[in-house]
Amino acid sequence: MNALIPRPTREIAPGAVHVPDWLTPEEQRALVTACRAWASGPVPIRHTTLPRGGVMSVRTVCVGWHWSPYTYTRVAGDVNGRRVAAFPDWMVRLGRRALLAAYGDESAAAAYTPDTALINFYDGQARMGMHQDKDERSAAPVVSLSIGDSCVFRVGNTETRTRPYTDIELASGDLFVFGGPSRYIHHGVPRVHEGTGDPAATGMAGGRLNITMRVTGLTDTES
Ligand SMILES: O=C(O)CCC(=O)C(=O)O
Ligand SMILES: [Fe+2]
Repeated sequence: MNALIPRPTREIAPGAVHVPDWLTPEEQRALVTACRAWASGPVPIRHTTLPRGGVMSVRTVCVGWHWSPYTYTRVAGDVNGRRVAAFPDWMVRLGRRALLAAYGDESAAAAYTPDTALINFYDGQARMGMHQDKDERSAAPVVSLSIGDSCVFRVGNTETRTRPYTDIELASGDLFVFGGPSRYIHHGVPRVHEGTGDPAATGMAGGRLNITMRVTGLTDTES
């Protein structure tokens, strides 16, 4: 984002760090290209159906492991029965660089080995309600990258889905990492600011892309 006033790196809560403008425009375009390919297959991007029949407003595609409410599997049984794309090594390296940028801890960064990414696409009306990321069996940090339209990202607390929370803006290129005491914070996206992205910079005509890398803690014998 071409902010006149640079936005500083900020620890929103212990272990929850916002690094504005972390991805270069080239990195953003490369991620958009990769996500576009994954969105078309082997498991196409879709709106996830929730256990009580609701349908999420974001569209999601996964790599490494396929997330559906409460579980990760290699095969997308709720979409087309195909195995999801492999988690690429370059994304592991990106995750490690992200952790280093957020925490400055070289050994923690080197040990970080994400094995799944959830890729969410938000149009101007899409939202994500307050939730915890707790379907993983590992307490390793979650690395979140945002591209395209900016949004309001609500950083809550570990106890309740309600206040106290802090609303921050996540803009194109921003990194947000939550781990340690903030690994199980409630969080959500109450609003996307439609039309705030820069299509020439990102290659995205509109909408918001969010990529969260995680460590599932699973092995294939359990899937
Ligand atoms: O879109 C975001 O910034 C957050 C996405 C998220 O919380 C999730 O996929 O679990
Ligand atoms: Fe989440």
